Amino acid sequence: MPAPLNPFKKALSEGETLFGCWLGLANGYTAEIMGTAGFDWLLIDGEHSPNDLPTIRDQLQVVSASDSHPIVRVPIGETWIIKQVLDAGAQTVLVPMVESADQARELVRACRFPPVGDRGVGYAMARASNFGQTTNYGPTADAQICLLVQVENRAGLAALDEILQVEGVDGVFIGPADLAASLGHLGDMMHDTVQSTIMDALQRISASGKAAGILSTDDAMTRASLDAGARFVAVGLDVVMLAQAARTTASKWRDGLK
Ligand SMILES: O=C(O)C(=O)C[C@H](O)[C@@H](O)CO
Repeated sequence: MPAPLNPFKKALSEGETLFGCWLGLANGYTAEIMGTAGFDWLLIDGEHSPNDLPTIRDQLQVVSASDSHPIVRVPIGETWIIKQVLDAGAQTVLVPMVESADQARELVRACRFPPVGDRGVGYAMARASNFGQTTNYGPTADAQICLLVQVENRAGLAALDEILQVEGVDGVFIGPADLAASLGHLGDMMHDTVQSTIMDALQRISASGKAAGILSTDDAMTRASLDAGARFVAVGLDVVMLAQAARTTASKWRDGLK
């Protein structure tokens, strides 16, 4: 029995555009609710949300049971954490702050078993192999791993062309908030300079044949990103959705009675 097909990786390779949502509430219960929404993918955020490996595992379990594909963003691009989330069953990994082709090549190796990579072999007792039931997991796993790297600062932009040449990187995600900060526009990702830089980067990624990704909650920016070639696009964040809905409802009645 081979490693399970990665439908997200397959869809990207077939040129589909996939819409997703960020999960920052860091628990399985709300992740299960988000799994009913109908997004193509859900991003379990290990970088800017209070997640640890057990909460990431819980969310992988419930999202995997939904029609949405789970993507795990690791807090940093290091072998030890990539190994752990892959063993926990993640097949698509997003790595922040990638700044060079050498770093990208190290990340590819971290996602692959020897001899081509250096991912540790412990899947016999891991969720990734369905606890050993996927008898041929080892030799078939690499092909189903989707590695997405984030370019989100000046250094990454300067190395983008070289990063795009790294075999094993399936997609490049532009982090708009960090990129804005790196360009000197902290908190203002809608600044003209930031927007033009984002769209140029998305076009370059798309032209390379790799999948381009972005996060945007601004409709005009989302449409511009799609026009620039973005094909995995996060269009919402669970934390923001909850906070905005709660504040709106409270204000509607509290302020409405004044
Ligand atoms: O730089 C960015 O923007 C991202 O990488 C996405 C953010 O980290 C996400 O937490 C939304 O703010």
